[in-house]
Amino acid sequence: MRSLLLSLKLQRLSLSLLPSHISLSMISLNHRFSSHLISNSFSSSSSSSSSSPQPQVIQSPSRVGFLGLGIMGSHMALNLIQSGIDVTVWNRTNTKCQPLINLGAKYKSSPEEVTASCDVTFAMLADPQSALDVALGNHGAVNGMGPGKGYVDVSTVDGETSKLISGNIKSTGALFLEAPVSGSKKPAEDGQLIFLTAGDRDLYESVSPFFDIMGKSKFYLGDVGNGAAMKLIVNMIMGSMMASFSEGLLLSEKVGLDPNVLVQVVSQGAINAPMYSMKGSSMIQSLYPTAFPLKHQQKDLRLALGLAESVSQPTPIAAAANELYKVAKSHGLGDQDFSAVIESLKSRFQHSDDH
Ligand SMILES: NC(=O)C1=CN([C@@H]2O[C@H](COP(=O)(O)OP(=O)(O)OC[C@H]3O[C@@H](n4cnc5c(N)ncnc54)[C@H](OP(=O)(O)O)[C@@H]3O)[C@@H](O)[C@H]2O)C=CC1
Ligand SMILES: O=CCCC(=O)O
Repeated sequence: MRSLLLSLKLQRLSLSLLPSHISLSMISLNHRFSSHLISNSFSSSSSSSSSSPQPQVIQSPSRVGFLGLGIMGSHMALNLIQSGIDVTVWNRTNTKCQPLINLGAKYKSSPEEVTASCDVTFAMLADPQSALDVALGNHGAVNGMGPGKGYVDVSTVDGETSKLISGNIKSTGALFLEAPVSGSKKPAEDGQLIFLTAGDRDLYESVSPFFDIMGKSKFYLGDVGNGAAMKLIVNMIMGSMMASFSEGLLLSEKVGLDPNVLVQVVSQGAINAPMYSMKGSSMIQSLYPTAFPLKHQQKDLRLALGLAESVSQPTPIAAAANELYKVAKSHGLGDQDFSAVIESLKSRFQHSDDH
């Protein structure tokens, strides 16, 4: 009975740790999941009288699950399939699974069924809420996890979310790795992503062959939360760079210069970054083909600002940039590429009292 009360407290504790931007109502934790957590805690606490076995992961996982087939996940999963890996896919909008099924992927109708049938499962979801929903919600991934399995969340979320998912996954005896990626749609297509990982080192080692298929490099950064922090900081810098680049393009035009020449000058100088040449000419034409949705960049800035506040680090540039992304999102540009942030600086978006 004592262990049941303990696990109830544990469950309440883990749920009370929900990040402020996630309310319990957003996550339909099903009875089965909570009873699973209780039973698992009960069994682990009852087995705590004997030395509880160290969670192990299958050394060479062969059955790989992939949850979330958006811009990034679809290409990452495709690379695994085309490398001959046994991949089982799931996506909320199940029609997105068909192209991969046609290329040999297996399909399951819930995250739970995917994790139950796979050794290791990757998850590539939009944001903290969806990562939690897929991991811990109705028929969530956690219900299919157990000793010998691994869960690798490659979504971009905050550390608190990552730790909450990790705690619940590990309570089943499985291992957890957070592994958000740097690099956008084309690096995902080309298998050139950069994995920023943290969590169980054994799982990192056993899934590294899959990272090498999907990416060009990988970093192991220690405890869960460090991968999320690194990713958010990189994207905080990138979002500020894009906002500043937008100001430069518009100012060059306003003073009678050719912004295309500005792009050339920048590309030859010390401040060059690949994204300026990649995005500049489209931005000048007010074209924003989506590689990295603006709504996700704004999410990342919001989470990065929360991280900075948690350690009392001033980030005024990122805060100013975030306001521009919020304006662009409020004007319906959230599904456009993040380079559409330039629109928020154009006169039609400015308040009349700015003049
Ligand atoms: N695009 C990029 O350049 C990069 C993106 N990232 C990060 O990777 C993640 C995915 O990005 P990206 O692929 O571009 O995003 P997309 O918006 O293309 O895909 C988002 C995925 O999340 C799923 N999803 C959203 N909400 C829910 C929900 N409530 N329940 C279940 N599934 C849900 C979507 O399912 P559905 O298809 O049904 O909508 C889809 O599979 C994000 O965290 C992003 O910040 C990281 C690096 C680069
Ligand atoms: O999170 C998305 C980042 C996009 C990129 O790294 O180019």
